[in-house]
Amino acid sequence: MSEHHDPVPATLKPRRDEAVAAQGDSVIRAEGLGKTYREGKLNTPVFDGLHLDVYAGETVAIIGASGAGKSTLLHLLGGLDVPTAGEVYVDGHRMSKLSDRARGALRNRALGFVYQFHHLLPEFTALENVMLPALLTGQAVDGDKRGKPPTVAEVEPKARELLESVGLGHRLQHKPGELSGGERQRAAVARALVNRPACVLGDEPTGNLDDRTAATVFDLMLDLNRAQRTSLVLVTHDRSLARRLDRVLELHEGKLREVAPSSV
Ligand SMILES: Nc1ncnc2c1ncn2[C@@H]1O[C@H](COP(=O)(O)OP(=O)(O)OP(=O)(O)O)[C@@H](O)[C@H]1O
Repeated sequence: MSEHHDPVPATLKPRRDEAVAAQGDSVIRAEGLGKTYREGKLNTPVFDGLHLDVYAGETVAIIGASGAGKSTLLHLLGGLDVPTAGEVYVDGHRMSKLSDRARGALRNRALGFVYQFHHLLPEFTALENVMLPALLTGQAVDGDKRGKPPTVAEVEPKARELLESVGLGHRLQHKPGELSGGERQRAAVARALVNRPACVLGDEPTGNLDDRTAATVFDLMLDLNRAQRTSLVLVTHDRSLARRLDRVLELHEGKLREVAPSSV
């Protein structure tokens, strides 16, 4: 058998991160992802060798028993924590290759976060809270060029529109302490979407609400995600919510496996 020669000179081959960006459809990719918490002599291995692609516009649930590592995985996907093995690509960018500042800029531009607790800033109104991530854009992810941050006048219409679409058009000037729990969560959803992120990451975003309010907020998230064609990765204990998403991934004993939504 003749020896195989690769016809493409090495210098012309795409770099790994370019190759991922070229795939276009994958907004988040995890390759060989592993996390072991290390504190002194105590090692807590959570998972290793996980592979995951989140494609544009799809909704993905991550389920698993308490302590399985769901929040850990979400933090790694969102660049909020650093893996001990493997790599995460967000919007084609290799997270480990970015400076802290560039990683923060990418997170703000490409990802939205919604947690069980709203994390709205108490001293700002609902409108200001939703505008904030938009006002912080304009920082470069690559290279040293920095874009100009937008002005309040530029971002306000989008923030108002989003607050109206989550049913808070009449609460724009209320501070978080003057909103109900469901209203606060809806404001947090609006905030997560203001930069038209490629993907929203949700960690039990409705876990703190009564069933009815949870259903309203969850429906809103799905509607808005679909309208904006934003991907959604949702950690949830609630299997009735999980089965309404396009794909369900179960984290079990350090491995991630896909299960049929109808079976959860
Ligand atoms: N900072 C940390 N240091 C050491 N161990 C940690 C740390 N954070 C989490 N762990 C451990 O890692 C494992 C996974 O935690 P994680 O919070 O990701 O689980 P989870 O699946 O989200 O759980 P739950 O559903 O209960 O929120 C747990 O056993 C936890 O004790």
